[in-house]
Amino acid sequence: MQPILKGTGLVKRYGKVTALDNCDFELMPGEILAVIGDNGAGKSTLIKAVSGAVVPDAGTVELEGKPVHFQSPIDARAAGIETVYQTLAMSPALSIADNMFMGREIRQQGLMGQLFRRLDKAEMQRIAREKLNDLGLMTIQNINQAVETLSGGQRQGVAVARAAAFGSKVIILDEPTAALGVKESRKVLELILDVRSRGIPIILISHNMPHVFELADRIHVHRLGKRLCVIDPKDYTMADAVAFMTGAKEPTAAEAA
Ligand SMILES: Nc1ncnc2c1ncn2[C@@H]1O[C@H](COP(=O)(O)OP(=O)(O)OP(=O)(O)O)[C@@H](O)[C@H]1O
Repeated sequence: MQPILKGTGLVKRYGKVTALDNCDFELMPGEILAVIGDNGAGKSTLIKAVSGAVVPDAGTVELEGKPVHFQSPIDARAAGIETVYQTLAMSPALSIADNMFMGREIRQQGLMGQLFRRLDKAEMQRIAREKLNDLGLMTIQNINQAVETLSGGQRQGVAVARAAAFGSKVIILDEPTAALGVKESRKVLELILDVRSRGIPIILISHNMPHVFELADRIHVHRLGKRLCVIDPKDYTMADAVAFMTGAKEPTAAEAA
């Protein structure tokens, strides 16, 4: 099977720091791939390199087997890759619907839209309601409600729903449950599984081992700027994963990436 998203020999340096050191990466169709690693291992830099937020100094990125050269996250979004960052890029004072369509507003048909750039609010609200409904997020009663009135979990839900609504090929989630309580985390985890059941592959960066082991089909272990190994959570314990991450344990030749 061909990876949907693939990075080969990725390098990214920040001055003297090598954040990505000849790193390989593969996301397979339909899977949840967790990316784990110690602080500063280069996980964020890796996902930024495959989603246009940083341009690698060397290496190649392929989407569905074709080379891509994203110069910005906008390029990656246009290609169907959506990223939800730890710091949610949302405007608290705007409504759920407005936030979902931020940067890709729908204009009215005809002259009003083309000439006066008038927004088609009704259509955006309809689609927002439909998307949230699809993902079982209709506990959010009023899509015209300002995002600042939502709980942390609901906000994260809207961010994931937005990614799922527009990320036709790949969704990247950076620590989606980091700031959430137990109940809210649970909802977001269910939402992630729901997105996968729609066939959209997900890259999940997380420090939360129970969440990683619950959700991931495969785990990419990142250490010192590169992929150390990829493990199947069914064959390893959380302690094994942490040992790989921290360097307490080295992969065998068969396990190594
Ligand atoms: N914009 C930047 N400028 C300078 N150095 C950077 C920049 N971004 C990342 N780095 C450095 O690159 C290395 C990898 O950072 P990165 O954020 O990718 O790690 P991470 O694995 O995501 O860490 P964490 O789990 O703490 O978020 C670190 O040493 C970091 O200080």
